Formats: sequence, structure tokens, C-alpha cells
Amino acid sequence: MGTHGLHLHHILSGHSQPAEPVVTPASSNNVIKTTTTKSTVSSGKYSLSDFKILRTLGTGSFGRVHLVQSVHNRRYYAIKVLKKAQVVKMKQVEHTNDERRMLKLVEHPFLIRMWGTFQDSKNLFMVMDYIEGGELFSLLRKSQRFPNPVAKFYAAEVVMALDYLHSNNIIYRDLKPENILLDKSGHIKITDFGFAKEVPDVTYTLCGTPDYIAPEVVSSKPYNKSVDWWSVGILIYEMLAGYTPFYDRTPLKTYENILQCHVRYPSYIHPDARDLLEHLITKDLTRRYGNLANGTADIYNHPWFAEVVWEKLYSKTIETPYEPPIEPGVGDSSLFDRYPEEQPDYGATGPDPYASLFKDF
Ligand SMILES: Nc1ncnc2c1ncn2[C@@H]1O[C@H](COP(=O)(O)OP(=O)(O)OP(=O)(O)O)[C@@H](O)[C@H]1O
Repeated sequence: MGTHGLHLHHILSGHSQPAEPVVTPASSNNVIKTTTTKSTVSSGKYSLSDFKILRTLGTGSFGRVHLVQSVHNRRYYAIKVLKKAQVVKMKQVEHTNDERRMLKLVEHPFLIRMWGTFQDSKNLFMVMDYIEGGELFSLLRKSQRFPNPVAKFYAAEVVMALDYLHSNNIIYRDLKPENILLDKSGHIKITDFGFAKEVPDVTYTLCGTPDYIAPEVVSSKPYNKSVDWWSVGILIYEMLAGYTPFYDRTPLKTYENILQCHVRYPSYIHPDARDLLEHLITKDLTRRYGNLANGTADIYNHPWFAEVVWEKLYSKTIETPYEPPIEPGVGDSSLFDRYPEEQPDYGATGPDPYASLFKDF
């Protein structure tokens, strides 16, 4: 695969289509049903013997994500495995339980779907849909940067997903191109809820990837969901420029740049995009879109998104700018980088000192 895969359609160019009204997604679609009657997840439904564990698709701080195949229906899934000892050591018990609880609740076309969880004495397992098209990050690095309409397409899907989470009082907090996967037709799926937090109001914890962290988080001020709108700004910038605006040699320098918040806009960035970015990548919370009196309408109705037909995007009835070159449904994982495989201890039995910490799994 290479940049040749990036062919543009007219969906977002707007020239060939009559203008359609921009509509914020109906809130009825947008609310998580908190009644437990229709849950897709039930603890104890799965066990390791239900799956054949295949290659590693990605690694994180506490474990890895495997491609797996169900021995029953032969379908492919992704299983995230977290080592209990590592989760405890890195003080992520609460985050991990939060991730499980939130993945169980959310239901949105652009958010990863979780089917169930289980555990052995050493590990936690989360069964998710396998998203075959690889990371947006890989596509971006191969493409160097995205043409304006391509960046707009991915940004619009991200905006809808974050708006849905926010309307359910969830701040995502870890937006970056590595956590945005592409499905077989090229729509996004956001994965990795390890840092998402359910917050009625404001929260203080520092977490996330340096390049995408909002200044109020860096300086340990209380913050709210507008940190995600900041990260959307960084994401759009990175998609258009090919690099993040505050990149530097060390995380510390990046933090300093974030606090200074001086952004250089290359001349090839479209004026509408620049205007939106200036209202997202701003320290001034009284100017940051998503955080003002109009809420997300300032983003949905921004001129840069003028051609986006939001309901069509939501129903995935528009063409995507890039179709991943894979054969769907057969466990093709050619778009994922290779990782060294470990001898796994999955299925470990014996004493479990952490049993009381992960009762929900
Ligand atoms: N459902 C999925 N389908 C395909 N690949 C996936 C899926 N979920 C995760 N991955 C791959 O595994 C990688 C790591 O997943 P994830 O970010 O959830 O792990 P993590 O341990 O929480 O990582 P981090 O340390 O970045 O928080 C992702 O970047 C992606 O490449």
C-alpha cells in the first residue's frame, strides 16, 4: 500500500453536490442506554478455550492486542490482554475497570465494540471486533500528509464519536492517530479507552500522549471535555501538516511548547482549516470551540466542514477517501506492523493476589 491508495471522491468536495443542511446528529441516537437489559457483554460468557490466539496486532504499556479466531463461528476478533501485575504496578486498576465499563456501554458507528471480557490468574482479556484496515497513523505516515478533503473526512468522523462520548459524560483524553483504526471500508473506529473517564464536571489527572495534551492538563489545572477538542485540533493539524504543532526532541520541550502555544501554520493549510484550528488549538478556554455557548454546533457548523453531510456520515452511506487493500473477513492483518511475539502465559492458573481488584472482568 502507498499513497496511490488515496484516491479522492467528490463526497467532501461539495462542488458536484447540492448543498445539504448540516445537522447535528439526533440526540436520540446519541445517548447510551444505561439499562442493563440489552447489554452485549456478560462476564463469564467467554473463556480462552473459545479462541485461537494468533499474531500480535499492537502493543501497549500493560499488554498487547492479538488477532484471534473464534473456534465456534470461525470469525476473527481482537483480544486485548493486560497483565494484572503490570496494571497494578502502574496504578491503572481504576482506568482498566473504567475502560471495561465504558466499552460495555458505548454503541456508536465510530467507536470500537466490545463483546465481552474474561480473566485468568495473571491476565485480563477484552474481546473486541477486529478492525482490519490498520491504524490511521500508518496511513498518515505512508502518505506523509493528507489532502484537505481527506483530513476533513477523518476529522468529521472523529468529531461525531467524541460528541457522542461527551453527551454521555465521557471524556476520551487519549486521542491520537494510533488509536484511530480504519475498518474494511475505510471508516474510522476509535479504540483504547484506557484513559477515558466518566466525569460529570472537571477532573485533574495527568495522562495522555505528550504531543496531544492540552495546556490546562499540562499545568494541572482542572479540565473538562474541551481537552478532547484541543486534541482534535492537534489531530487535524497533524493530518494536514504531517507533524504535530508542538513536536520537540523531548517530552519536556513539547510540554513547554504546548504551554507557549505558538502555532506555525504552513501556507498550504486551507484558510478555513486554519480558522478552525485557531479555535481548537487555543489556550483560552473562552475561545475554544466545543466549549462555548453553542457547544459542538460551533464545530459542526464551521465553514471547513460545510460540505459534510453529517447524517450520511453517521450512517456510513458515503464513500470513504481510502479503502484498505485487504480481503475482509479472512483474518488478513497485512496492514498492521509486526511485533516480536512473546511466549504467552495465557490461561495461567494458581494463586491470584489481585483477584479482588478486577471482579468485573
Ligand atoms: N479492535 C482492534 N482491531 C485491530 N487492532 C487493534 C484493535 N484494538 C487495538 N488494536 C491495535 O493494538 C494497538 C494497541 O491497542 P491499545 O491502544 O488499545 O492498547 P494499549 O495497551 O491501551 O496501548 P496504549 O499504551 O497506547 O494505551 C492499537 O494501536 C492497534 O494497532
